[in-house]
Amino acid sequence: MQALELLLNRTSQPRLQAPAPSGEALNNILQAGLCAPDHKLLSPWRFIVCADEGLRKLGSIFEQAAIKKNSSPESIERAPALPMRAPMVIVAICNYTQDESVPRVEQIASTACAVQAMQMAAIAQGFQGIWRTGWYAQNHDVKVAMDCKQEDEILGFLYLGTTPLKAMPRKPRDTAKFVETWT
Ligand SMILES: Cc1cc2nc3c(=O)[nH]c(=O)nc-3n(C[C@H](O)[C@H](O)[C@H](O)COP(=O)(O)O)c2cc1C
Repeated sequence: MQALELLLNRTSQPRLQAPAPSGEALNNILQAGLCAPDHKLLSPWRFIVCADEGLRKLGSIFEQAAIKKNSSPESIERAPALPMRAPMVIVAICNYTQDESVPRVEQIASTACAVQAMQMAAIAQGFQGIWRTGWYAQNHDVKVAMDCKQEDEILGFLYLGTTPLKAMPRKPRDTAKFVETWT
């Protein structure tokens, strides 16, 4: 797939099934994430690749957080099944480092760039994915279960897998609505 075609047509896919990326394909995805723009090369990120038992562990973390939060019985029942919506979930964490010239927001931005890079590397290799968060990403108990420091952020859960559905080409958006040009 050509780079520009991918950039102009990237879409998310919530309906995902096996196979998940593995081997070289998975390594390419992770390497693409690690190539994200990164001020002072702090590498301000940490990724947890969940598959098989890892998805059950993630679901259990969600369930425990939902119980502790006094969520509705329906939400508690749903929680362990959430990661099962794909054969792989990559948790992307901003692993904040105190630095005088790289504020936290920039480290968060770098990690966000890594998530999109990983999604696009997946699509480029015939997989699909969707970046999800929900309240779990902000939840203290979920963050503790993932060994986050207080200043760290869970940027998202990148669900990855395969779909038989064909992605619709994107309609170009009206650039004039969002862009002004200074000459
Ligand atoms: C930080 C972030 C968090 C998101 N969280 C969710 C989410 O929890 N659930 C969801 O359905 N979509 C979520 N999305 C949106 C999807 O990833 C996706 O971008 C959106 O459905 C639009 O589809 P598209 O990527 O095909 O344009 C999130 C996107 C971002 C950037």
